[in-house]
Amino acid sequence: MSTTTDIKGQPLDRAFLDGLLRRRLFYTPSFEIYNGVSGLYDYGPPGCALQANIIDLWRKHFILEEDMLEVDCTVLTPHEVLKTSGHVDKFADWMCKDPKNGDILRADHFVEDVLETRLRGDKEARGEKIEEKEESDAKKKKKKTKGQEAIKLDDEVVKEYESILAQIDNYNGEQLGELIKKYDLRNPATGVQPTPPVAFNLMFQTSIGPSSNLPGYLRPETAQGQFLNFHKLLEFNTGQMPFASASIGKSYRNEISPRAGLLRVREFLMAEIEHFVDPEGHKKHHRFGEVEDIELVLLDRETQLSGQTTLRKIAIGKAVKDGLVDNETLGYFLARIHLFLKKLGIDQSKVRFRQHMANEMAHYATDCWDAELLTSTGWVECVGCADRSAYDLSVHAKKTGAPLVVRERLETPKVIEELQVEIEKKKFGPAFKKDARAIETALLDTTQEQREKLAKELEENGKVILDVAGVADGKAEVGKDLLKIEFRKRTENVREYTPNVIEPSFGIGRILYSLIEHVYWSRASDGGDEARSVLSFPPAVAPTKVLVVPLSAKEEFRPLVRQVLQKLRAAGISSRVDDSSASIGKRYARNDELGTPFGITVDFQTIKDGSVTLRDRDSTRQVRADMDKIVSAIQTLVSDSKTWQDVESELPKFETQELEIR
Ligand SMILES: Nc1ncnc2c1ncn2[C@@H]1O[C@H](COP(=O)(O)OP(=O)(O)OP(=O)(O)O)[C@@H](O)[C@H]1O
Repeated sequence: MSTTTDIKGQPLDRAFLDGLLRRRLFYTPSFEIYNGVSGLYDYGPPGCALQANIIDLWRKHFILEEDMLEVDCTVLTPHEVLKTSGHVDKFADWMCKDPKNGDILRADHFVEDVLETRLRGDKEARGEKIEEKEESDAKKKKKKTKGQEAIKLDDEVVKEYESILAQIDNYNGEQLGELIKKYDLRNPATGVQPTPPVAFNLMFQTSIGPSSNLPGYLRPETAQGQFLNFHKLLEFNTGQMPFASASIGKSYRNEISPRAGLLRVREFLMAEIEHFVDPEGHKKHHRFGEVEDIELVLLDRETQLSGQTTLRKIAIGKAVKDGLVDNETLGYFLARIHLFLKKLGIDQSKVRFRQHMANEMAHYATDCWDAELLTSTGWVECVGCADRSAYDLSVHAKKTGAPLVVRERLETPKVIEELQVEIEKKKFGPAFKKDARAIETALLDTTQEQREKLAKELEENGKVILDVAGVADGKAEVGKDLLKIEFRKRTENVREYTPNVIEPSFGIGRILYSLIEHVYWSRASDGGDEARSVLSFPPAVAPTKVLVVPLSAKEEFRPLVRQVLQKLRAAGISSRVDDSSASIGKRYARNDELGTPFGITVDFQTIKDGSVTLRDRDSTRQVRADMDKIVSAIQTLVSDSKTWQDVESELPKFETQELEIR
């Protein structure tokens, strides 16, 4: 008989939850006895098991379901690769410095924090209710800006602030600097305005090998390894398109100000998919029909730019049809991400897909939607889903000459009439000597549009002048005697194209932490005892599936406990024994905190007839049956083929007088 009450819907006490997670060793700051390093965490046994189960589900949901090609590429990446991909020049956040105390601030977070503090002060001054989240944020970050507590703002200013906050990710460094000046934003710690933002590259630099002449980086994403192996993967896939590769591995980012525990760290596990698709034919997806009716909660670019955060629920089929989501493949993956998060136990009322604004998009992306999860720190991007177009494959192919393309034999050869460049080879070399190669390449690299202009120039002036990198003055003059640009016909038997890439990219640590917040609640006893925490992970995801508790420490219980454990092991179900002297209620409560969904009790009845009880974590209800029946019931619960209600209707209920909480 349960004597407990659920206390759900209470505001989450983040500090308390964080304490619990550290105490129960889900995760702990790395190098803590050396005072730790911010942004680095170690996972303990329940954290590792939870992470492994999330990854296992991810593998089944994506890699197995979609026949993806998994690769495991190196973390160490040579400079040249990341220079070509654009990361060396562009993978940066905006950073500013407090000239008084040397505080380093991430510019967008700084602007956001100060404006939010002012808005809160305004609400206080107007006597409006402060959201619990806002209040706990304020306490946590001690964000009261000097001299700005509870000051009423003009209505117009409130609107401006709200509009800035709605599109905070859209500002570049210069614009953030302007906002800091315009609104006189000051570091709450010193009351001083920070310096203008400068770009800070987030990659950890290193050198590979003893001679230090091969500079490199710890990869900031797993994607590049997948792109560089594209051609081999295409061959492995017998040339068939479309296909996807996938990779699970650590990535590293030297975050300016790591914060919020696992949500912004410097080393984290990523699971990334690169889906290679033919850009012709609107990036259709052959399984789109299976997901088109799935409704997603969307926050599109236009809404954010208008300063709003209104969400709308819309079927993905309609979102693609209306052009809100660019193409079927992108839409397909948004729906699959949604289904994955649902399976994981993410609270469906706390998920939204937010479209990136133009400035916010990574240098390689043409459209991007983030799956964001609502946590006690606000909405957090947990999965990015970007259309990277042909960017990465094109730049690597151009740099290395590797054929990162698809060649498809055409059933009917195509006759193409186009402007072709013909060079008078015999004269061209002697005329330009060492520059000949560069000038020829520049001419051959021209598009049809450029050739049209050049042909006209050649006709009118008897020569063309074109930009060529690396030659004197950066310009070359080529006369009519050396060059012809004319319409010619050619027959194409093979179509060659660079695939576009749709990339869903999952941060496993962020998902893991958000999930914990979503499944966390507490249970109070009727006697008014201290509330007990529960983590209601779905059985498939829970770190340990079963707690085995012998009711007594008597010798005769031991073989029975061993028998239960052996049966659970044989069924592939993870379990732990708690044979401590604590009351049975306490032992269950300790494991509710770890999210263990089921408990088996070996009691005096077991000695008589071999039956055991099975307890459900969330309802605390119990059934009783022989060991084999209980173990197979657990199997069906863990594989999600049955619910607790099904099990209760099939097996005899067990009413216990034992108090759950004592
Ligand atoms: N510092 C980090 N700590 C933990 N997870 C991260 C971090 N940076 C990125 N991720 C995870 O990797 C995923 C893909 O990375 P992506 O480059 O899209 O992130 P991002 O846009 O740089 O994130 P943010 O804007 O929050 O810095 C994110 O959705 C997130 O789950």
